[in-house]
Amino acid sequence: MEFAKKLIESNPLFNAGIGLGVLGFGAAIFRKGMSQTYKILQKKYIISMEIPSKDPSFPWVLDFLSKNELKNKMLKKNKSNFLFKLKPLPPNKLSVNTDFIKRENGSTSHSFNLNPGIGSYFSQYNGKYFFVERTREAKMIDLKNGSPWETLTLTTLSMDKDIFLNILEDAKKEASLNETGKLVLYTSWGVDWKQFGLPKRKRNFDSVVLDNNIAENLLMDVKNFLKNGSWYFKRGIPYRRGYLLHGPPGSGKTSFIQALAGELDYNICLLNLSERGMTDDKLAHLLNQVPPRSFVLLEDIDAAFPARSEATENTTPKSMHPPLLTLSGLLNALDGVQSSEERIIFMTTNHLSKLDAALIRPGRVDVKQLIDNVTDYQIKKLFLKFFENEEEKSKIFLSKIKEIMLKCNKTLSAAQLQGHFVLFKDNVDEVIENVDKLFD
Ligand SMILES: Nc1ncnc2c1ncn2[C@@H]1O[C@H](COP(=O)(O)OP(=O)(O)OP(=O)(O)O)[C@@H](O)[C@H]1O
Repeated sequence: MEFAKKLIESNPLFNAGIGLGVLGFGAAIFRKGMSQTYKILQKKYIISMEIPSKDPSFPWVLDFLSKNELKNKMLKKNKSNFLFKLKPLPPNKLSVNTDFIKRENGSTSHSFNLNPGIGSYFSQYNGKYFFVERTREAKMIDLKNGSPWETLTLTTLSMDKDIFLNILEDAKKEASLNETGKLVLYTSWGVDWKQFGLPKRKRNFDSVVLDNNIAENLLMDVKNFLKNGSWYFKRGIPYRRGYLLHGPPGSGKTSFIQALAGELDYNICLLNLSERGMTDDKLAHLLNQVPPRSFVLLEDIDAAFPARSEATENTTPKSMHPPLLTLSGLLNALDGVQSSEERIIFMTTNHLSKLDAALIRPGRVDVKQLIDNVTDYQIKKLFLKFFENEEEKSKIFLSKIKEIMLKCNKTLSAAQLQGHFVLFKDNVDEVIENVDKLFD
């Protein structure tokens, strides 16, 4: 024993080996300790939130991350508390999102918004540090909108998941600010709704001139419907209302629906029933998924069922045709919505008589309103919208138009009038002198 001890002490190689062994052992223990600590921390104190790209909050949070970097810089200058600070590591991975902004004069300008690209970043929100990771699946695309499948993961040291809810709320608030005063149009994309272009400036409700009180009555009807949710629920009546605006082309049906949506702070889901690939199932799905505060607009409803009769529909074996939208499918979709949210559907047509009686029966269409060619009232009002304070000239214009209309037994659409006013917008006298051109 004594001999072995002496041998070890006198042999430097042995000594170094033992030293290294102890060090290695220590390192292994340390590593294990660290990984255990990390596991405990992860289990107890690290929380993360995944936001898949198909979730509506994905673009909001992404935008919030980039926009608040700027806001932070400004706030920091004022020595205030910062909200969200983005420190990209490395700062060379960005993605672009281009916005087009319509100016007052009608021209369009663009702005490039730089978002955090694929990669990892550190961020701060209300003084808390976050690890942000944006990843993209190389081989997967979202079939609904054709974009690559992505995930945004936010990780932080905390036991309070409310912090994520706060971020989501703030991001949504910021996104809503961008939409304030604007109308969002959605179109169908597969079985989902997708925003169509950027939010548009709302059309002023008064800019669409309908005959006496039609616009006001329709507005009141929708407001009344929206106020009476509990009345419908108490009586077990489906909380929905259908409107059919019918009349000649260019009388303002679509413009009015857009102005009405703007007035009520609603958006519009535009559905083209004649679209290729529209089937009964797809339509039913879409009508069950309407984004909140949105009107559904079915334009030119008569065109969706050209020469398609119930007879052929029911006798043709299904296997011989690709699945299509059928009239009974449309009726079922209109009836079958089980939703606690209100649902407002607008339909438009130039040919009321072509519509199937079942489609426009009460419950499916509750209000039918003719939007016709212009009356005297509209002619005068539209004239004064284009040429303010020209009361006298509006009377002359009206009497001239009426004379020609009587002589040739014709009527005019508001769109025709608008075209005439735009053509001679710089000279009100030319508008009157050239009135007969309106009927060419
Ligand atoms: N009553 C109106 N008041 C103001 N502008 C109108 C009116 N009617 C039509 N217009 C103008 O005419 C154009 C076409 O109108 P709109 O598309 O709303 O007509 P529509 O009745 O929906 O036509 P269609 O039946 O062909 O779809 C728009 O630019 C709109 O500004």
